[in-house]
Amino acid sequence: MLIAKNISKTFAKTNNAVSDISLSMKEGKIIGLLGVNGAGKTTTIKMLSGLLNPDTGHIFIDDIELTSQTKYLKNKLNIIPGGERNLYWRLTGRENLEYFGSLYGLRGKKCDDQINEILSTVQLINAADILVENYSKGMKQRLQIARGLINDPTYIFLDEPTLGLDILIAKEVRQHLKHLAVDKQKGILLTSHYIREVEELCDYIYVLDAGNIIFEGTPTQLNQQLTIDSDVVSLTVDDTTKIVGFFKQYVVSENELTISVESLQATLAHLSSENISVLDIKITRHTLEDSLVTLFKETAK
Ligand SMILES: Nc1ncnc2c1ncn2[C@@H]1O[C@H](COP(=O)(O)OP(=O)(O)OP(=O)(O)O)[C@@H](O)[C@H]1O
Repeated sequence: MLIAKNISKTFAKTNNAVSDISLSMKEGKIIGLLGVNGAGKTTTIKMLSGLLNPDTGHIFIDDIELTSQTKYLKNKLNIIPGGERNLYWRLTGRENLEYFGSLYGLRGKKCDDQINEILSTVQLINAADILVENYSKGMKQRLQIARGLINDPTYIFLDEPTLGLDILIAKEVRQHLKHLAVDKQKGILLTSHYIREVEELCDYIYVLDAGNIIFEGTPTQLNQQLTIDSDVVSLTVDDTTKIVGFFKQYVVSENELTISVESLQATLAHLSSENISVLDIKITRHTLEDSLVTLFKETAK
């Protein structure tokens, strides 16, 4: 388990980029770190992955303090940047991994075996000996993931893993991340501005605002905690004239009746008793995005 306790970071000329936050990561789970631009997500990732020392607070991995920077800890962590940065385009995928492996002291047969296994995990084994400049965007992002796996880390940090990728490639990358958590038991922390991605992948989320955690919990808990309207049902009926008066509290327009989902059963019973036919039913569910917007608005008050 990775545990950060009361960590803070202040840069010269900025207020606290990260202010006394605590969070944890578990093997096999995907954690989402959300927040608007400048909320402190990247700074947090850099501290958790050992790239930046916190000004205050402590980070422990299996009860060992991260600042001790032992080889054991170095091999427990890796960070995967989004986009195409830090790959060598004039080398093949395999040569890239050999280079990054050498930075962790990997060489010889052990290195070859590890690289073959990782290339199979990210489904690049058949493209291993092609120059990276000839890779598609999705292949480059999968090579980034492979690079992040080279030291067989237990905890992986991803900053915007699907930024700029088309929907098919983004889906492919998400499937790889899920596979790494579920099948390979990696602990993953990702930042993303794509709320649907967070909803699909994350077991638990932390929401940052101006360096503070303003919410932590599951995506479902975020939806439940906020006092936003419940899901909404729109009923298309054959005759609204008979129902005006009965449903003052609901919105009626044209032949459409909009009600909250809790009142669906009572409403259908009433419509049936009035011999009003329901022609169509549409349910609009509140999304995590709605909840986050509400959360940011409430915090700004
Ligand atoms: N190296 C630095 N020097 C000075 N200020 C910095 C540095 N890195 C980050 N900051 C500041 O710290 C705050 C948090 O930045 P950070 O990059 O962590 O936010 P973020 O949530 O990742 O934002 P984004 O979504 O835009 O990437 C911002 O005010 C930023 O300007």
